[in-house]
Amino acid sequence: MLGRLNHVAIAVPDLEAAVRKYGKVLGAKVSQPLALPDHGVTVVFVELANTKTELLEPLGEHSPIAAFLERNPSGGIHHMCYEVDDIIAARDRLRDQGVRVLGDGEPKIGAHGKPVLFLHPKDFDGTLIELEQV
Ligand SMILES: CC[C@H](C(=O)O)C(=O)SCCNC(=O)CCNC(=O)[C@H](O)C(C)(C)COP(=O)(O)OP(=O)(O)OC[C@H]1O[C@@H](n2cnc3c(N)ncnc32)[C@H](O)[C@@H]1OP(=O)(O)O
Ligand SMILES: [Co+2]
Repeated sequence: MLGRLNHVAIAVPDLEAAVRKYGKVLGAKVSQPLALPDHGVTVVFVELANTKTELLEPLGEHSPIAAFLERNPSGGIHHMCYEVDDIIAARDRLRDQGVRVLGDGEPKIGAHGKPVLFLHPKDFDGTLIELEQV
């Protein structure tokens, strides 16, 4: 089911400051900020040779990462995104095994313009998992 690791996401309290750290301090290539109001976040991607780091900050009143940042005010690793080639087949197979698919279970379009779903962190050793169909 799982393909490549698409990205590791870090929730940050200040995206501009985080971009400076990755761009200036670490010398990495960082994309322009992308506001995703449907997802309640603004993101950038740090382009790496073998994967990406997604830096995300809350956007709007009802961001799904607001509570995470209240619990972790300095930020922290938020989710892992794995690639799948058929997100509906993956979802149905996971549901059959009792995995909780978040939201209404219908894929939404993510930052890369591809369908994504999220799996409850409590079902995977305290790690929020995102699946992205490529
Ligand atoms: C899709 C666009 C973009 C992309 O890559 O394309 C993105 O990745 S957008 C990313 C932002 N969107 C999401 O994260 C959507 C899915 N997330 C959610 O629905 C929520 O964040 C949720 C339900 C996972 C947690 O929400 P919240 O913290 O408000 O809920 P709870 O307080 O009830 O938490 C329940 C329980 O889970 C623990 N928790 C929460 N978040 C995480 C996390 N990121 N990693 C690990 N554990 C997490 C939380 O501490 C609670 O644990 P407990 O022991 O019960 O206190
Ligand atoms: Co993500």
